[in-house]
Amino acid sequence: MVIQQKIKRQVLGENIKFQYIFSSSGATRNQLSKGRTSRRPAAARVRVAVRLRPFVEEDSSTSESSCVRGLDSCSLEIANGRNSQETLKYQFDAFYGETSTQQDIYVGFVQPILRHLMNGQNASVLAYGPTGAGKTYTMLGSPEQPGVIPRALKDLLQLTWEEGAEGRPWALAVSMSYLEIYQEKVLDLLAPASGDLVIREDRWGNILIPGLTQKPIASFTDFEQHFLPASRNRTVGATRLNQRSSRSHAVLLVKVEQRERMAPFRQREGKLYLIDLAGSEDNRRTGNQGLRLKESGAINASLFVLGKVVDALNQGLPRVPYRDSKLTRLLQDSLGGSAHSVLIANIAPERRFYLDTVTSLNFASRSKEVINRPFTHKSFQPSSERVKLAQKELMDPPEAKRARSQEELEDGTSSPEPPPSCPKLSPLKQLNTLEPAVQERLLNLDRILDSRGSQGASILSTPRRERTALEKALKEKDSEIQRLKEKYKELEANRLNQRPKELEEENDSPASSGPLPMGTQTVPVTKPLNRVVPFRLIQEQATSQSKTNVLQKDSRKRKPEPLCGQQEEPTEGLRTTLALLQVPPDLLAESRKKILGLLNTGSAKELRRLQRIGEKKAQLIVGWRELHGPFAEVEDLGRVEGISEKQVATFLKANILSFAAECFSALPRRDA
Ligand SMILES: Nc1ncnc2c1ncn2[C@@H]1O[C@H](COP(=O)(O)OP(=O)(O)OP(=O)(O)O)[C@@H](O)[C@H]1O
Repeated sequence: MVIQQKIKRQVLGENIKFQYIFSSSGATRNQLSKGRTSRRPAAARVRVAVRLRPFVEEDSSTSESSCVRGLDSCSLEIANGRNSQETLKYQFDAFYGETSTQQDIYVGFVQPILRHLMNGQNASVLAYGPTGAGKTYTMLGSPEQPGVIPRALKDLLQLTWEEGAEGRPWALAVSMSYLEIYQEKVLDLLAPASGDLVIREDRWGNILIPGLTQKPIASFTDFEQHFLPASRNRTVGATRLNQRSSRSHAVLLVKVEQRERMAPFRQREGKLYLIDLAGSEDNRRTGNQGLRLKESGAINASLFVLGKVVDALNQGLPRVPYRDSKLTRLLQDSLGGSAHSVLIANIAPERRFYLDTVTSLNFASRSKEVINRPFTHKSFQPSSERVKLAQKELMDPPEAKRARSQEELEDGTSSPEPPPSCPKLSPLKQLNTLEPAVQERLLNLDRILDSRGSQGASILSTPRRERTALEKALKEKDSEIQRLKEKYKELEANRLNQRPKELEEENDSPASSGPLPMGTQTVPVTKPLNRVVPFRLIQEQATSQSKTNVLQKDSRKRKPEPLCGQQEEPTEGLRTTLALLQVPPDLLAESRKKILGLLNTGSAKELRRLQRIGEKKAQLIVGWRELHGPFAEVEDLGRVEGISEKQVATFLKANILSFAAECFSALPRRDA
């Protein structure tokens, strides 16, 4: 039966689309068509090559003949075990025979996918096959015959030097992590003592491993320094079929991070997975017992789930059993996910491998029908300067605007405001000046559009309707802040009028009065803000919960009657916002700096000193930090999986005041 799968692919901006039609035998035909443009990211089929290793055992080549034969550069045939008169034929994207070299495989099949990393897309290379068929040889090789891993690293580093050279638009950084999945445990090969790690998925479907060691690598020597000792940590053991059989799946993760040097300061991240799978094992032939048998059970079970995942993807089933094994959970990005993937199926020529070889060829054949949808993983660089501006805007919008235009002038990024009648030219330019939270929302929209198939289009191509909705939301937010300020002024003015005289006198003398609860503070709104008053508020909130309770009780006694038309007491959230509004910007900035410092250096225990951070969040933060490096700004906390934007906002409200209070109490007092 012919299975038809149509993949439309836009080739480098030219409006040509290829339609591949697959049959169960793996044959493909290419047709040119004028189909409609898909809205989903362009499809990229998993590409599959088969590599036949030569006879390796002494005199086996003379005593045995190969059961596999190459037909051409893409196809091969193998004897049909059920009918000696027939052979089974397979076709793949490439076939590499016994005489093929490491260079042939690398240049022909792996090197071309590396360039996707430079575009912020993911790529993966998987070596699959029965035990002893040459997976480790293909991936790692030997000093004389280096395999895919060292070659890819050399090229990737070279590419990043070229792309990230001075004067080029992007700065690039490469880092590596290395892990193995051994008996369903994820072990960090760069930090073997760290124990079983958890695999998580962020809201964009990216697979993350919090706590996994990540080493920056600037040169191939750096890479070797980390990789070679870590490789020795990989679990290997002797079996009857392979003296150094890999007892685990090994995954080398190389991350390429890019930061745009000029506005709009985008950042992109591409991940390369280089995976040497453990081989499937027929335990009647491996002679495995005890531990080896247990290892083999785990290997076979995870490879069985891998087969189920591939089948589910091919059949378009609603549930793909990624979660049924650690291996498939980790490969979620690579199979049916967002990576450009290539699979190298290694097979052996010896007849005793016949059944394993047929099984591997069938798996490889099914894998080449899996469709991935790679997209660019991008965001905008968090800028502490932008946060400062957002704070200023909160205090005084006109001042912020002035400061912003000054900054833009200095940056050379200033663009004249379009006249009202003129259509807005560049939403990106505007994005640059927005608050981080709003930027994040725009980026979320951008990602959603990407995942729906805007094919890597930036926010520039965000549909007008959705852009307008976002801009409207932003305006509403601004007017909400303005409204809160007005409401506060109104409340304070009313209270001032209502306040009994003796209370005012009492309040005029700070020495005689204790700090007042927020709702009852008097701030002369027409004068410049008195620096002392808000800090009494802050100190009160930060240092003495019990005192606050007493004072709140006290305030209930003093609570003035609401005036006609006056609103109820401001809520806790409003009070915090109002208190924040009164904190001088330099102290706010100082307070944020301190929080950031703690987020970047604090242990899980220390992080728990922060308000709203419990044990689980503290661990998530530490894990994220290890994976991605330090936070550039406190808002980055929202990038941690499991911490929502709303939680970040509450976290900031709760902590900024108390840290500002600390900063304030550290200031030298004038009256001291
Ligand atoms: N193309 C090749 N040319 C020469 N020797 C090879 C080739 N492929 C594999 N070998 C040799 O075959 C043996 C088994 O290979 P390798 O260890 O890579 O198998 P494997 O598939 O990784 O096995 P396992 O799953 O048990 O780890 C090794 O001695 C290796 O050097």
